[in-house]
Amino acid sequence: MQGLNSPSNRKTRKFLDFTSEKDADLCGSCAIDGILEYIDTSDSGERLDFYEIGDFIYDGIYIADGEGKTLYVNDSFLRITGLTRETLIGNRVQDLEAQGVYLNAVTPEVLRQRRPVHSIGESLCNHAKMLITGNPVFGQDGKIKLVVVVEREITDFLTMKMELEAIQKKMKTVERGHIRGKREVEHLREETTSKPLVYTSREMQGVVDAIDQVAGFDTTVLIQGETGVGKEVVANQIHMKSPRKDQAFIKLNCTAIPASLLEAELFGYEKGAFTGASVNGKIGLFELADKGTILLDEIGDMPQELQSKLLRVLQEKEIMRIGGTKPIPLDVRIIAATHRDLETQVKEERFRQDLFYRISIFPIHIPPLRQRSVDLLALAEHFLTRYNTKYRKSVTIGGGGYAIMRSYNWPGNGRELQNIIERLVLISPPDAVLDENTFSPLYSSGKVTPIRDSYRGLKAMVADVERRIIASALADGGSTRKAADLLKVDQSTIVKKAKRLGIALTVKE
Ligand SMILES: Nc1ncnc2c1ncn2[C@@H]1O[C@H](COP(=O)(O)OP(=O)(O)OP(=O)(O)O)[C@@H](O)[C@H]1O
Repeated sequence: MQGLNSPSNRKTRKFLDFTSEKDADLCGSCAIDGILEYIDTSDSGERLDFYEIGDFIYDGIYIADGEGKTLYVNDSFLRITGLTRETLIGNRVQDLEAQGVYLNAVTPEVLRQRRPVHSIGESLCNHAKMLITGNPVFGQDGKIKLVVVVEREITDFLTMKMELEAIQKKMKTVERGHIRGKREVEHLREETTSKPLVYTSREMQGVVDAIDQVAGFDTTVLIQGETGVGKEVVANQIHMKSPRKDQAFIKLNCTAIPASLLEAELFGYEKGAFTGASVNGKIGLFELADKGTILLDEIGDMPQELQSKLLRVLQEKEIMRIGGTKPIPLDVRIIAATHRDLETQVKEERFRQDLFYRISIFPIHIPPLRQRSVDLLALAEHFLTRYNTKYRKSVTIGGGGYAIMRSYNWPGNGRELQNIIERLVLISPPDAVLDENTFSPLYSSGKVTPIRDSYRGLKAMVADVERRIIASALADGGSTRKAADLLKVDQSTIVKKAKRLGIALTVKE
C-alpha cells in the first residue's frame, strides 16, 4: 500500500509545500504545525522524520487528503481504534464508513463544513470512547489539501468523571447530613437556652450558688430531684455559664429510647455494623456533643451494660463506635440527672457503684415545688406571661387562686404547673381571673397526696385535707349521693362542704 505512511517514501515526502509565511498562517488551526520533514536530534546527529515522531504521540493521529483518502495513521490511532494500517491506508473514509469500519467519522464532515469539527465517538472494535477533533488544512488555492484528525481516548477519563461524580454526590449527602446535624444541634440549643431558671426561694438560691461554683469547671455534675422540678433547666444553666456555652448542649433521655438502641444513639456506629444499620453509619450523641456538654437525663434508668461503657468514656475520655476499631477522643462535659435515689439504686445493685462515685462528684439537689411556695407564685406568673403572650390574652390569677394552688401538692412540679397554666389560659376568656373555683378541679384529679411541707395553720391545713377527701370521693363516686355513701355522711353535707371549700360541683347531684 503506497501512501505517505509507506516506508519507501517516509523520509522523502512532505505533506504540503508551504513556503511562505502566509501559507503557514493558513495552517494556524492545524494540529500538526507547519511542515516538518525532519527533526534534528542535535546530540546524536540522528534525524527523526514526522512519521516516527507521530508514533510517540499518545493521542491518535489520522490524516486524510482532500478527498478523504487515508494517508497516515500513527500507532496510537491503531491502538485506540483497534484497526490496522492495512485496513485504512489508501482507502477513502467514506468507503470505510460504508463498509461499517467507521461510524460517524469526522473527516467527511470536515470536508463538507470546511471547518474544524469536534465529536465524541466510540471505537466499533473495542468500544473505547474517544474525543475526536478534525481540522482542515487548506492549500494556496483555498482547497482542502489535508484533514488532520486527532483522537483522544477518554474511556479512563469518563470512568474517572463518573467516579468523581459519585464521590461528589456522596460528599453532598454527607454535607447535607452534617448541615442537618448542625441545624439539629442549633435547634436543641435554642430550645434549651431560651429557658430561664425562675425562682425567688432561698432553696433555689442555694441551687444557683452551686451552679455558679461548678459551671466554670469540667466537673461531672449529678442533678437530682423529682420529675418536672427543673433538672434540665439547671443543667442548661451550668452549660450556659461554662466556657462551653457556644458549643453544643445535647440532651439524651435514657428512658425515652429502647435499651437496644441506646448504645447506638450514644456512641454511633460504623456502616454495616449490624443488620438494619444505615449504610453510611451514624454519628453518636457523644460525638455530636464534642467540645460541648451532654445531659444524660434519667441516668438511673440506664441499662447496666451501658453503665460500664459510660464509665469507660468518663475514664478514658474517648468512645468507640459500634463496629468501630479506632477509639475516638472526646472533649465532652457530662451532666447526669435523675429523679431516682441513686444511692438506693446502688444498694439494690441496679446502678454501678463505681459509676455512681464517678458522676456524683458534685451533686445538686432540687427541692420539690411544694416546698417552695414562693417559687410557685413566681413560676405561675412566669408561665402566665408566657401563655398570655402566646394566646394573646390578659388572664390573671386572683381571688383564692393562689391559696388553692399553694395547698396542692404539685407531684409533677414545674412541668405540671406549666401545663395547667397553659391549659387554663387557652380555655379562659381573654380577661379571665383564675380563682379558687378555676383551680378546684386540681383536687379531683386523684393525684393529690398529703401535704407535709407547709405549715400554714391547722384550720387551713385541715380544710385542705377535707377538700381533697371530698374531691376524691366526688371523682370516684361520680355524684354527690355516691360521694356521701363513700364518706358515710348525708348528701347535703357533701353539697355544703363542697361549696364552702370551693369545690366546683361538676358531678351529678
Ligand atoms: N425553676 C424553673 N424555672 C423555669 N422553668 C421551670 C422551672 N422548673 C420547671 N420549669 C419548667 O418545667 C418544665 C420541666 O422542667 P425540666 O424538664 O427541667 O424538668 P426535669 O426535672 O428535667 O424533668 P424530668 O425529670 O421529667 O426530666 C420545663 O418546661 C421547664 O421550663
